[in-house]
Amino acid sequence: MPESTTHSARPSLTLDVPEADVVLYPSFFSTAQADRLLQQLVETTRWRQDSMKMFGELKPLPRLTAWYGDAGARYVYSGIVNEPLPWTTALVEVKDAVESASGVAFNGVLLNRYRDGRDGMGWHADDEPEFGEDPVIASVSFGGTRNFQLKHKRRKELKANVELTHGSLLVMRGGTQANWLHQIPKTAKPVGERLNLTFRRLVVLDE
Ligand SMILES: O=C(O)CCC(=O)C(=O)O
Ligand SMILES: [Fe+2]
Repeated sequence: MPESTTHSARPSLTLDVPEADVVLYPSFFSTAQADRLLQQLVETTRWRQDSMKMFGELKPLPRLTAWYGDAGARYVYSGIVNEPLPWTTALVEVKDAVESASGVAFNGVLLNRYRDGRDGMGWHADDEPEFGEDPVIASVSFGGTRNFQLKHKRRKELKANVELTHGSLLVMRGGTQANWLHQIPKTAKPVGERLNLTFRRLVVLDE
């Protein structure tokens, strides 16, 4: 059976998160599309093992990463300078789909590869100045299901938790980065390898 290429008709679910705007499309990609893209992205991405200074010690990040984008879309976080690699065919396919669903033109994507439950990402907001005010971030997941947790920066009682499944799309907008933190906790449960792609729009200052 041919793969479906229509994404816009897929059902969506708006999370109950005050002062934020988070929408989940649980099956944005069909299983067949997601299976193929997972394999293509694992094989064609130039994965890096970055390190971060923690308490004066250089520690490897608990995941592999890669940064792709338009020329000049340089992205610096935690002291790591990311020069963009040129878009691959698989990335262009995913980018085109999330752009038509979100109505936003992205110029970069951060890829994270969580090899197993020992990999994760701690609490943070994607609120670096190069993303501008109230950035739109489109997050695509392939592979093992992981929990995506949110907590409000000031109102400690406000929390949310959503499972990011194979082929899902999560779009964060408005005050999500200004008012909330998010994380992918490590887990002792057996979980398959997972890829996450966060499409972003950077303000390019030179070039
Ligand atoms: O892996 C995820 O779902 C989240 C990734 C993330 O928060 C990020 O790349 O900033
Ligand atoms: Fe993030």
